[in-house]
Parts: sequence; C-alpha cells; structure tokens
Amino acid sequence: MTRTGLSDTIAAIATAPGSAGVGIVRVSGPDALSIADGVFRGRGTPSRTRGGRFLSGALVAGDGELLDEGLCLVFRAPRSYTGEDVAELQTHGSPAVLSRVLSRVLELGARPARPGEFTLRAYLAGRLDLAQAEAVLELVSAGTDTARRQAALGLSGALGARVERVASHVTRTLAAIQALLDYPEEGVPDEDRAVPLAAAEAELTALLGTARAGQVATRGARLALIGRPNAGKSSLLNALLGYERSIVTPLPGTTRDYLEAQLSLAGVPVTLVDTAGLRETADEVEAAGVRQAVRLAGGADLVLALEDGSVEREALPAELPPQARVLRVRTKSDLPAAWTDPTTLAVSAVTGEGLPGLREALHAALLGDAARGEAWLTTERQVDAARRALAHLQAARFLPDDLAGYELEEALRALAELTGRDVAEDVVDAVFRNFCVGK
Ligand SMILES: Nc1nc2c(c(=O)[nH]1)N(C=O)[C@@H](CNc1ccc(C(=O)N[C@@H](CCC(=O)O)C(=O)O)cc1)CN2
Ligand SMILES: Nc1nc2c(ncn2[C@@H]2O[C@H](COP(=O)(O)OP(=O)(O)OP(=O)(O)O)[C@@H](O)[C@H]2O)c(=O)[nH]1
Ligand SMILES: [K+]
Repeated sequence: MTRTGLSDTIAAIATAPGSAGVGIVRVSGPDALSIADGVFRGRGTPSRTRGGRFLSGALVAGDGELLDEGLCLVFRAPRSYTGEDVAELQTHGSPAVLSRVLSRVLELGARPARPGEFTLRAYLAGRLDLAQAEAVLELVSAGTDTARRQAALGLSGALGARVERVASHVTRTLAAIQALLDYPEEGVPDEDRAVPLAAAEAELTALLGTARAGQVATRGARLALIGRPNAGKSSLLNALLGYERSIVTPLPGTTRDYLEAQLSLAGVPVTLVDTAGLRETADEVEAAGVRQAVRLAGGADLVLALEDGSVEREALPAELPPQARVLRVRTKSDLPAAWTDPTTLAVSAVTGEGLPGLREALHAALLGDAARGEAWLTTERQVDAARRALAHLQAARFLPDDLAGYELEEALRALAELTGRDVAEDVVDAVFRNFCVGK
C-alpha cells in the first residue's frame, strides 16, 4: 500500500456485499462531517453535532432525490475508530442504496478507501498496535469460535501485555548491565541478570508454545492417516466423518491415490487425508502412492499412525519424516487383540468404540494445553519475531556483560516488532494488504 493520501477523507461501504437489514457507508478524515452534511438531511447537521451522537433523517442525491431513510453517526477526532472525524451513514442494507450513497459521498470530495485503510489509520494514530490490527483482521474472518476468542483477546491487547511482561524482565537485566559496564571486574549479580533472563526465556517459550495452537485455530489443521495396507485407514476416516467417503474393501492396497475430507473437531476445521497403505510393492502405481503417503505425512500437522490390532504387529516399512508429530492408533478393537500397547489408542471403526477418546486426543494434540484466557501467537509474523527474540535471549545467557547487552537490545527490538511498535513500513503494509475494503 502506498502511504500517500493519508490526510485525504476516505469512504467505503463497511458492510458485506448483498442485501441485509442495515448497511453502512463509513467516511473518515478531515472533511468527513462536512461531506455528511451534503448527503444527509435531518433535524440536525452532522458537522454541528457532538461526537458520540446520531441523527435520524434521509440520505439524498445531488439533485435532491431521496435515496433512503437513514441514520448518521457522528464521531469526532480523536474519539473514533480511526482517530479522525468519522461519519457513519446507516441505510437499509441494499447494494442499490449503498452504491448511490457512496457515489454521492465521493462526489462531495471523499476518495475510495484502500483495503484496510481505516484500520491502518487507527494504527498510525496509535489507537491499535500491529498485533491488535492483525487481531481485527482475524476477527473479521474468524470461522470458528476458537479463532474468534483468540482474536478478541488479541484485540483487547492481551498479547501486547504478555510481550510487555517479557520485555520488562529484559529491560531490567539490560539496565543492570549498563549500570555496571564501567566496572567490568564486578560483574552483574545473578539476581539482576540470570534470574530475570530465565524468567523472560520461560515466558517467551510458553508464548511460542501457543503458536501451533493459534495457527491451527485460525487456519485449521491437516491430519494424515498412515499405515500398512488393510490397517483400516479408510474405515476410520469414514467413521470419523460419519459417512462413506473412502472406499473400503478387504483387499490390501485399495487406496492408491490420496483423498481429502473436511471435518469439524470441536470447532477446529480439520482436513483428513487418507493415503495409500505403506508396503514394499512391485506395482508402480501403488509404489508411487506409498512415496506420496510419506510426503503427505511430512506436510501434515499431525499423523495418525494406524496399526491393525487383529494381526501380529509389524513395524512400518517406510520411515516417517522426522518432523512428523505422530499419534498411534490400534485399529479393529472389536476383534480379538493380537497385541496391546499402553501408548496406543484402541478404536473400532465398526462399533465406534474408542472414537470419542480419539476425537479428544486429536483436539488436545492439535490445540495443546495452551491456557484459556491467555493470548496466543496467531500469525507467522508474530511467531518469527518471537523466535528471533528468544534466540537473542539464549545467546545472551553465556556472553560477557558487554556482548550480552547487545543481544538483549536486539531481543527488545524483536519484541517491539512483535506488537508492532518498531516495524518497517513494508512489514506493516504486508499486514494491511490482507484486509478488505471498508475495514
Ligand atoms: N457501527 C459500527 N459498529 C462497529 C464498528 C464501527 O466502526 N461502526 N467497529 C469498528 O470496527 C467495531 C467497534 N469499534 C470501535 C472502536 C472504537 C470506536 C470509538 O469511536 N471509540 C471512541 C469513543 C466514542 C464515544 O464513546 O464517543 C474512543 O475510544 O475514543 C468506535 C468503534 C465494531 N462495531
Ligand atoms: N472388524 C473390523 N474390521 C475393520 C475395522 N476397520 C476396518 N476393517 C476391515 O479391514 C479391511 C480394510 O479396511 P480399509 O479401511 O479398507 O483399510 P485401509 O487401511 O484403508 O486399506 P488400504 O486401502 O488397502 O490401504 C476391510 O475389510 C474393513 O472392513 C474395524 O474396526 N473392525
Ligand atoms: K483395504
């Protein structure tokens, strides 16, 4: 996004396209209220109304034609979403009405808002930090209640407060180091250096631990079903879905390509991936399927490794990628067990036995025990800044005071970036590029 025109008055339809009970045209900037005067006719005049009030009346075109009945909400700088003067024209929510009201507002001198420009202005006015602006974006697009809860927490500033706690430990250490730099022979005592640094590291590590959960909650998760032929992968997929998505036969090697199906696991959107059974095979097509299965396991957030409980246990013929996180499952628990293993969940796709426990285990493995009520990291940008901050803290641990001081300053810079107090313009612009017009 270019940074020109930031003192222009901007306008956009703020509500979703299509018909709705009510629709809103939002106008923000120095001329917002005088422009509202030109389109709104009521008993009061927007530019002479106190902030925080609304007027009821009519919206009219340039030639005086009545466009709709409506309300005008008046916000005065700095007490508005953007921090600027804002007029909200609230109409009946028809695209025909909204486009005529917007045209009139543009005719009166506003320019169309760029995507995210209202929120960018709120950020530049210091009303939101970058992590809060990201939370606004996540709230607007939240598809699950978990995503909504985390976004609302982020918008409330809870993430900023967590980061601030880490930063305060680092600042304390840095101050102690700087106070003693002129007397290097003394060294900074542990209670001013090792202790707060350990606290900062522990808090930051806990925060980083929420990243997977945060990303799973907002973007959903991929779950790959892996196992030998006939282990019961397709049957388990169908049982989890509740309908026959994947072909099940007694013949080993039934699934050769992979297939995907969507499932909601306690509000988390999950993509289940059924793969070809893993075995040594002379069949070219099946062998390609096996290689693909291993690759899919590497790309999944979680691998369900299935082993047939009714036959003698055999190791998987292929190595799973080392980064894969694996949950082990013993299938066909309705049949006499040929083996058991306390670290393996037993399920039956036929009777449904063990399925509720499996669903719970999946949910726990995907969302972890990230504490409720605590803010999570939800974007790659936040995770990257937190990782860099942690690396600097760890580097500082074993360095002499002067060099440690440098690492701590870098850690503070990364923490400031995390909440968006010290961020390069292109990074900010990349965040706002994902917004819709009108937000
Ligand atoms: N109609 C409408 N609903 C909306 C929004 C909006 O802009 N318009 N929002 C937008 O995304 C969200 C609410 N966000 C907002 C946050 C702060 C202010 C605001 O003007 N705050 C002033 C106090 C105004 C007053 O009380 O007079 C302030 O904090 O100083 C407005 C909306 C959700 N609902
Ligand atoms: N009794 C019992 N039989 C099962 C269960 N799950 C699967 N089966 C049977 O095991 C056989 C193989 O099941 P599939 O679901 O096709 O196994 P798969 O792992 O997808 O097999 P491939 O496609 O060959 O890799 C079928 O005859 C199923 O009916 C179960 O929980 N209990
Ligand atoms: K099969």
